This record gives sequence, C-alpha cells and structure tokens, in this order.
Amino acid sequence: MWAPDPPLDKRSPAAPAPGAAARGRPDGGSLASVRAALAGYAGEPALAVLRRWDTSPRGLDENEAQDRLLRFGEGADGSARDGGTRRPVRAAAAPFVVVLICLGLVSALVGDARGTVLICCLAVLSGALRFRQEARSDRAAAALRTMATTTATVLRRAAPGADPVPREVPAEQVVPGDIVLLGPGDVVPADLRLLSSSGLTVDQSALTGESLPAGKHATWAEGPLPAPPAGGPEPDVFGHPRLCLTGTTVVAGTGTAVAVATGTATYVGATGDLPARPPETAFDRGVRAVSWGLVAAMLTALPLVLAAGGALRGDWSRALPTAVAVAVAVTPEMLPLVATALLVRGAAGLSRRQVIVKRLPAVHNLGAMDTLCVDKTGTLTERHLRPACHLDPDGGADPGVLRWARLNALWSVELSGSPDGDAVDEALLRDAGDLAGFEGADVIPFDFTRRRATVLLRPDDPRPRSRAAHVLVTKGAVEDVLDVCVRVRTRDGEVALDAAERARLLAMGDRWAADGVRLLAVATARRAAPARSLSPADERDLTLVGFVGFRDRPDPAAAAAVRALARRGVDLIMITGDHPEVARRVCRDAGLPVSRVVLGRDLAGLDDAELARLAGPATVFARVAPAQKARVVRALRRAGRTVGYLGDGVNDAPALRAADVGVTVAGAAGPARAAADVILARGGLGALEQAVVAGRRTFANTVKYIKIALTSNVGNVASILAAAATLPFPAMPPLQVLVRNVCFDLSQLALVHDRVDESQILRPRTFDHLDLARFVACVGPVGALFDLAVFGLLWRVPAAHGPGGQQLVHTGWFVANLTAQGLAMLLLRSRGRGAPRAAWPVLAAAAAPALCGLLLPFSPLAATLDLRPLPLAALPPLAVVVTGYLAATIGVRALYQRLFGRWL
Ligand SMILES: Nc1ncnc2c1ncn2[C@@H]1O[C@H](COP(=O)(O)OP(=O)(O)OP(=O)(O)O)[C@@H](O)[C@H]1O
Ligand SMILES: [Mg+2]
Repeated sequence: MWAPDPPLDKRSPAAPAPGAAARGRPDGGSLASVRAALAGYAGEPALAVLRRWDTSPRGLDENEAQDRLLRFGEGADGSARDGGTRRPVRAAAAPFVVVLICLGLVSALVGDARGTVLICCLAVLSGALRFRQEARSDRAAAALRTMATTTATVLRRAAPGADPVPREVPAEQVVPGDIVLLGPGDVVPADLRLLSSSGLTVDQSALTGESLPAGKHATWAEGPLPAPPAGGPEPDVFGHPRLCLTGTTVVAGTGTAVAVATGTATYVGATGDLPARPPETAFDRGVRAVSWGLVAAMLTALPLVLAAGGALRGDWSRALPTAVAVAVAVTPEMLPLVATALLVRGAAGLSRRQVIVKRLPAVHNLGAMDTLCVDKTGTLTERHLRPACHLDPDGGADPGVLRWARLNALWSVELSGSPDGDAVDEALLRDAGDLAGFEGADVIPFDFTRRRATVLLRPDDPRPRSRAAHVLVTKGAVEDVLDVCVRVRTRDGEVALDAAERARLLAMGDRWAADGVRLLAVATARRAAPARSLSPADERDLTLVGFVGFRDRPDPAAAAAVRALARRGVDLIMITGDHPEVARRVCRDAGLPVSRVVLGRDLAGLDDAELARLAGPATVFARVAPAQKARVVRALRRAGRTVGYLGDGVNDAPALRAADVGVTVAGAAGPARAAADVILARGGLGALEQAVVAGRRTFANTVKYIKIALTSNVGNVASILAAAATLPFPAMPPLQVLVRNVCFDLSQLALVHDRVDESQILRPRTFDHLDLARFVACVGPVGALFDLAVFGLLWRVPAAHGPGGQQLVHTGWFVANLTAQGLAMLLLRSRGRGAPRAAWPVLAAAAAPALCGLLLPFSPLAATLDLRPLPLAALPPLAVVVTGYLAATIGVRALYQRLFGRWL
C-alpha cells in the first residue's frame, strides 16, 4: 500500500541537501553530515526523496541497479559481526613489526647498510606472508558466512517498462534508490526512508544498546510518535520514526522504504562501527601477551649482545648481525599464520557437521566456554507448543476464551507479521477453524518487555463501520495482563479485580505452571471506533475473560546433551522470559538441578558482582526481559567466566551479542541469527556439545604449536648467544635463522591435522601464560644444549677447511637443528605412552624440515643463504648428536610429567 505523504512536518529539522553526504560519497561522509542528510530525508516528502534518487515506488530496473552497484559499491551485510578473522593475525603481528622496525633503525644508525636492507626485506616478507594469509582466511571466513548470509527483498523491474517484482538479493547488493520491502526478522540492509508501514517495530539494540524495540512509522499520522527527532546540530536519527538504519532488525510489522545510503555512506559506516567489533577474546589476549613477552625478552637480550660483543670486544661488525640473528630467532614469524590456519581448519570441520561459524575466533571461545546460558523453548524443549487447556477465571473449561485468544493470534499475525512464527500464535492457529465475525483493525504487536499482544477487532457488521463497537483483545503473561485489567468475568458476573482476586488468579497460574503448562491470560474491552492508531497506553481498563494453556514437550535429546556438557565442565544456566514454575519444571525434565529461581524484577536491586555470585550453575532466571538476559551474561563475563549463550528468539539477540560466543539454531529469528557467532544448522544442545569438542581440539592444537615453536625459538636464542660468545667468527647469519624459522614453522602447519589427547579436551581451557612459560623454560634448554653439542662437534672445522669452514659450521648447525627440531615435534606433540598416534600429515611434517636442511645447500639458493653441502663424513656424528637430543627430550618429557602432572 502506498501512503500519500503529508506535508512537510514542522517539527522535522530543516532539510539540508540530503544528497550531500550519502550520494556520491561511497567512501563515507563525516558523521555530522550523514546525520544531517538522514534527518533531511526524513523531513522531506516521500516524493521528493524518490525524485532525488531518480526512482519511484515501482523500484529500479535491473540495469540501473547494476550501474548503481558499480557506482556506489557494495553495501554491508548488516549481520556480519566480523573483523574477527584478521584479529588473531594482527594481535600477534603488531609487536613483531614494531621490533623489526626498531632493528632496522638500529642498523641504519650504526651505518650497517646490508643489515638495514636485510631487515627491510624481513619486514616486507613477513608483511607479504601475513597479507596472503589474511586474504586467504578472509576468503575462507566469507565462504563460511555465505552459508549464513542475510538477504533483502527489493522491488526490481526486468526492464524500464516491466512490472516490478519482489526479488531477494544479498543484503550488500542493495543500492541507493532501491525500494526495499521489510518484514519480521529482516536485517535492514541500507539506511532507509520509510514510504509506508504497518505495525513496524525495529530492534536497534545492536547499534544503540537500547533494548526496547522502536516503533517506526512512514507517516506522521500513523500511531503515536516516539520522541520527535531532536532538531539542532545533532538530529536523533535512531529515534526518527521514518528512518530505519543499516544493521537494525525488524521485530514485527511490515514496511516499504527507499534506500538512501549504502555501505560506508550509511550512518554506521560513517561511525566506523561497520562491522561492529566484538570484544577481544581470551585467546587474542593470550597471543598478544606472549608476543609482547617475546619482544620484552628480545629487548633485554639485544643490549646485552651489543654490549658484550661491541663494547667489550669492540667488534661492532660482528655484534650487530648477532643481535639481529637473536631478534629473528626469537620471533615466531609464522605464529599469526599458523594460528589462523588452525582456526580456519576448525571452522571448516565444524561446517561439515552443519555448524556454521560466522566469526573465526568463536571456534576458540566455544572450546573455552565454561558457562552456557540457555533459553528454554527450542533449547530444552521441542518448540512445538500444544494447547493444554482453556479456562474461565473460575478454572472451568471455556471455549469462548480460546476463540478470543485465536482471534488475537490471527490478527496479530495478519497485521504485524508475527515475529518469525511466534510459537504461541502458531499453536493457537493450528486447527483454529472458522474465525469469522471480526476483522482486525489495528495491532500492538507482542514484545518481550510488555509480554502482551493486543489487537483491535471490528465486527463484521452491516451497520455503518463508524458506529459498530470495536473489541480490544489482549493476551499475554498472566501478571502482565492482570496489570491492565480492572474487572474479572466470573460465573456470577463481572467483579472488580482487587488484591485478593489478583492473588487467587496468580496462584491459579502458578499451579498450572508447576505442572509444566504455560498459562496466558486473555482480556477484552469494548471500544468506540478509533480515530487514531493504537498505542500501549490503550491497554487499560480491560476485563479478564480467562486463560489458555500450552505444553511444550521436553526435547528427548536435551537430557543427554545436558549430561554431556556437564561432563565437559560446562555449567548450564537457564535464562527465560517464562514463568518461574514452568522453568523449574523444564529444568527438572532435562536433569538440570535447580537450587534457586531469580526473577527479572529482582535483578534491578543487584550490582554485577552480586548478580554473578547468584548465577551459579543451579540458578534459573525467569521472567527476565531481553536486556536483563544480556545483563546476566555480562555480569558472568565480568566475573571471569567465558560465557556462551544459546537462544533462538528476537529477545535473545542482546544476550547473544553480549556473550563470548553467541549460538543459535537455523530456524531462529532473524535478529538472533544476525547476532550469533555460531549457527547450528542441525540439532540443538547435542550439536553444540560436538562443537565444543571441536573448539577445544583446535585450541589444544594451537597451544601445542605455540609451545613447540617457542621452545624451539628460545633454545635457538640461547645457542646463538652461546655461539657468539665462544666462536671465533660470527654466529649464524640472520637470514639463515629466518629461513630456518620459516621452514620449521611451515611444517608445523600440519598440526591442524593432529589428533588430540582426550585429557586436553575434557575441561574448558583458556590461555595459561604460566604453564607456557614453565614449559618453555624446562624444555627450551634441551635444544640449546643440543646446539652446543653441534658446535662442539664442528669446533675444529674452520681450521681444517680454511675460509669456507665458517660456512660449513653454519650449514652443519642449520641441517642438524632443522632435523632435530622437526623430529622432536613428534615427541613434544604428545605426552607419550597412551596418547593418540600422530596422523600421517604430521609424520610427513616431522621429516620435512630435515629434507629442507639437507637439500637447500644443493639448491640455487645456497649461495644467497651462505650454505655449503656438508661432507658425507659429517653426517654420522651429527646423526648421533640428533639421536642424543631426541633421547634427552624423551627423558625431560617423562620428568616434566612426574613433576607437574601434565604435559601440553
Ligand atoms: N504471542 C504471544 N502473545 C502473547 N503473549 C506471549 C506471546 N508469546 C509469549 N508470550 C508471553 O510472554 C512470556 C515470555 O515469552 P517467552 O516465554 O517466549 O520468553 P522467552 O524468554 O523467549 O522464553 P523461552 O526461554 O521459553 O524461549 C511468555 O511466558 C508468555 O506469557
Ligand atoms: Mg525464546
């Protein structure tokens, strides 16, 4: 329906030239200009906006849309909460780049041109590698995301003269001038100016933090206005009823709107919040702490090396390359790359099991999660409500009540579009039969804060419409409907709803709830034909006519999944908007212990610390509003827990966003899908347990890699320092150290295929710095001692071989070090007896560094790397030393486990 526009409203701010910020500025405008432009669009008559964008209510034709896509660029998928794939890379990369830059400066200052060039090459090389990996992982993440992509419905015409047809397009392909059709669950794909609407309610919490959905109206006359848009320099674009902004989601109702800005030209684009950055994960923090720890170690070692070599011996030409070699040795250049590869592999494995990961770091968070908050319907129950009873206020069966409830459901759905198939309304309308006699005139859609849905019905009456009395019908949670009632229709006639009557009715609701029946109250009132749209203020002076009750069977798989998660160390906490007794009953059926039930209204008096203390594993939160669900999650996170949230409703979206990892199911409401990090395409809690295991496996392999890489690097630093102190010529050239690191770390990529010990995935784990430091401190020196043994062996070579002897010593170290550490990986990767055997890619990867070491001196790169083929006679003694090193590693591993009771 096309609503003619009223004249320009006096309250709206004077329209600046709206196109200035949004049009022709695909690179985004300043926030103030975007805001002003939006306010301008909102204030202008619809026809003027359409003309400005050279479009009409019939939409764009396909060619024009393509042209505009090229001109303005792709918009943004409002559901993407990404930025995550690059973060693990950045977290680790930044400190190392800083170090390389510092080293380059030092080299330049002391006039070492070769060193400066070399370091610049290292920086460029590591940058290029990182760039490549970022691009790859972003592509992988995007491919995973397409499985959960959001779409938008636009009116398009095949040719300029053709009729418009609604077409579903990927959200990012909406262009300025497109006519967008909005319905419940849709994620708003662009900044839109409404043209017409019916009962449209939009959840803006993702952007404003405001938990209450906002009503949106195309025309000023429609419905009561929320606060008028503030004039002056900062118009309130979110509060404006005619504007729907990118990234918000439609909770209820329908609308038609014209897109006025897309992509970076949108409001969120201009704030730089697109996509919104999720909170940093514990793992990111861990990797960054390790990285800076290494930097600190390096910065301590560097002056010492320079002081020792340069100041004491006065030999700066040797001290500087040694210092650079130390810096290179300690830097795990490939850490960002391997860590991301592990995440990509974990996410890909999950997608084969129908678990879609929208944000890569969520894989680790799944594994680290120690507390899982769940809603009730569709998580612990089947989400298939069955009518259980229909009662008058005295408790007797009354089909009349059922009919009112059904009329309410029918017209709620018809007029507002039920939020993603509301389970209550679905249940009421199943086998509803003939509901003739009334026609819906208006609706106040259900929301989770009022917990009521109201419709205004007009009788199908031959009398002139204006005179026929209308009926207001409200259904909802018992206490919330009683709040707006003044009378009760009993068998003996209508009585006033006093305190005693209220207590009696609430007790009735409690009794049914204890039996697992969710009771909804139904109330009606006669009203004159309305002169204006309904508002929540009209929900008053009603008469309670009875109750309808529903049962939802417990999900048969839930109890087993609850037990499995408990075995894996995940505490479950139910947070529901439903009745406390229904919640208690469902918990009992699912085998969840309940020691206390906390009500939403009691949360206001608690601070976060008290709330977190209350939220133990046997606590149930009932009658909580959407914002309160999120508050419980945040309080738990602040108390140091890693919190997951599993829910499927519009009302779960704020909590899904607040959690470390938000999980939803395929059939969930649009806003829930948009807010979640992980979507379970099949199965509920059971599938989540599988995902938790997969997350822990990825985490375990990542920690394994970090331990192995650091152990090897720290060992190498020690040996380079020892070599510098003892050898009569320069220790290893920095370039060789770099190539060694790259060869070794690339082989470690095979760890993505490694099997994991059950003991490592039994409990949730987070990054443990102390454990890492202890491991590196105990195992690293073994490598250093081995290197010293190699130097001991090669001690006399330079004298025997003249000037080429130095190269032989370096090559000997290069080959032996790569061989030994490659093979040692097989020992370090497991705790030994009883642990799962290495998969074949891991076995191959263990041999790969040795092969590199042996072959590189024969390759064309040998000259650049300063490597020389080793004489055959050198190999047996080196093999003996390598064997000795492996034996020592086995010994240290056994001792370490005896001392500390664990290995990885
Ligand atoms: N369509 C509806 N019309 C009227 N009232 C409703 C409707 N849907 C739900 N309610 C009321 O609102 C209350 C809260 O809704 P609901 O139980 O779905 O919340 P929730 O937090 O999503 O719960 P769950 O944990 O079961 O998913 C319900 O107990 C019911 O009383
Ligand atoms: Mg729900």
